[in-house]
Amino acid sequence: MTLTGRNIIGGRPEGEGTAFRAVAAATGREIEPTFHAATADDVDRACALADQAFDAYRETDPERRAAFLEAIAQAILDIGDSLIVRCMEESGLPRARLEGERGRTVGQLRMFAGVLREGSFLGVRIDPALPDRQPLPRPDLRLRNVAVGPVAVFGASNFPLAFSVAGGDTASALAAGCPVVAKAHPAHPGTSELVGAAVAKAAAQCGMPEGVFSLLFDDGIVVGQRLVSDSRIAAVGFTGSRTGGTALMKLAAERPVPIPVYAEMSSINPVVLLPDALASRGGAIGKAFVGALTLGSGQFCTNPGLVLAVEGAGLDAFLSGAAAALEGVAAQTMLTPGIHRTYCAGVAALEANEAVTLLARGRGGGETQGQAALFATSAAAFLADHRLEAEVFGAASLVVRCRDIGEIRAVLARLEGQLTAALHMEPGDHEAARALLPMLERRVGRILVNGFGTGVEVGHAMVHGGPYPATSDGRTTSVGSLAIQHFLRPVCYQDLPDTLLPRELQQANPLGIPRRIDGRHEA
Ligand SMILES: NC(=O)C1=CN([C@@H]2O[C@H](COP(=O)(O)OP(=O)(O)OC[C@H]3O[C@@H](n4cnc5c(N)ncnc54)[C@H](O)[C@@H]3O)[C@@H](O)[C@H]2O)C=CC1
Ligand SMILES: O=C(O)CCC(=O)C(=O)O
Repeated sequence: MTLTGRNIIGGRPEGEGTAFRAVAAATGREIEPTFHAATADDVDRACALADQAFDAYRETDPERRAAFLEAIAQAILDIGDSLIVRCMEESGLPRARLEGERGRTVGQLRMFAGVLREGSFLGVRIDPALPDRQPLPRPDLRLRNVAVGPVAVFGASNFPLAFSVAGGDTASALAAGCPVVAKAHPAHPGTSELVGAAVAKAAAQCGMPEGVFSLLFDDGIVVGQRLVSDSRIAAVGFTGSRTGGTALMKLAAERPVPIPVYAEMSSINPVVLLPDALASRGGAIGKAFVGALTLGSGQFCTNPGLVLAVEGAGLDAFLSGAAAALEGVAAQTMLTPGIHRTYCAGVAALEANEAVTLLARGRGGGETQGQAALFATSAAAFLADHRLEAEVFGAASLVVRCRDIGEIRAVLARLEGQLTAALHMEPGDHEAARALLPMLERRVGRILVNGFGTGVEVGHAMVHGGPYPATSDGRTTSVGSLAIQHFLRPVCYQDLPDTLLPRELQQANPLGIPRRIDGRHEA
């Protein structure tokens, strides 16, 4: 497919707004074609079409929406290798990673098709009428989840497929019955157009209303702001910086009708190395840690940015293993020159901090490549300096040397909300781990053992979320089937005649979906 450089509004290429070009991540040079940022009229039209599509789309049969999601997955695969080639050029990410990410994207769309067919996302609850109840009769109450309305989705720079135009937010919003207006990330407009055209093609094939999906371009923030401010947008999905996410939260809260923003933002993902684990395999954990730290040049929100351990021979073994591994790691192209600059500034700030020691660096590289770095400090210094808690987006991590488990506890107690926490342990560490779990539950969305948080599994029990600032709302997840809850809200129908009820609530259960009757799951 030849790129047009135009927004996709209601299935058609449109727009003559300000021109910009994509930049090759490896060289910093502009690449063809010219893209056109959406104008105020383009945003208005995309939102109007989404609004017009909403009532018809939200009541499409779940089976039809499932087929639509599967058609999107197939259309993405049908783009073929040109998607991977364009994406490699724009993001600097290697082929194997992007092929894997395409598989994850397609798998995610198909998982939501399964969620639609299974039906429990509708959350149906029925409390049948009790006309003879004393002292008062009970009315007939029936609850189902309905779609919230058109959703604005912001593509993430670091997952140009799985968290972008047809990524998790779009898949879960479309599954819920919400039209999507996607705002392409300026770092990969060509990839975004290819995927956006695949979504539009699938929508046409499946006979979906034309406003079910639109894609808008911009190389700045104006289009995103207009979109979030538009009265027809009912919710926002975002993955990116804390600055961007909190700006959108503020904008959404200040609207005449505030709307929820589901933003996944910054996280440093503490890794706790417990004493027996360190004593028995400190060096091996150090080597595995470097693998997780430097994967994708560290450009994961799940990247292990903070390591906590009690000082001693085990920690020394970890540090030697990590330093030896890190020194052999080649510098890798980062996603954008801006992200590279921000990474270098974060590393420089750690280097300049008198309480921080540089332990090891990866190999140096070219102008757009990130050089990995490992630093250390004491628990006392960490506790005294809030700046040490800031996310450095890239392959940099800070080891906090603690005098005892009490200091590990004190550092964890100080941390902001996180996506993940990892505990490395042996059976002899179980008591210490048990004591830390309640505190970790308060601070993180996922607690894992003897591993690292990168490479999130897409499934039904996954939580990719966590308290602020990991996300704007820690009650759900942005990965996995539970993400559909972002875009649903419950409606109760009291004493409606059966013929007026939506099919999922009708007495005969014509859709055959799981329901709770009087608080118990229907047999
Ligand atoms: N923790 C994480 O998962 C990630 C963190 N980052 C951090 O963010 C920095 C910048 O990277 P980006 O990916 O460009 O993230 P970003 O947050 O700057 O941009 C993400 C998207 O939001 C839009 N946007 C940003 N600020 C906005 C505002 N005030 N109003 C309306 N729209 C706005 C942008 O146009 C873009 O489409 C990185 O250097 C890194 O520090 C980036 C990606 C993921
Ligand atoms: O580690 C992963 O698979 C997902 C990471 C993520 O959500 C992110 O970096 O934004």
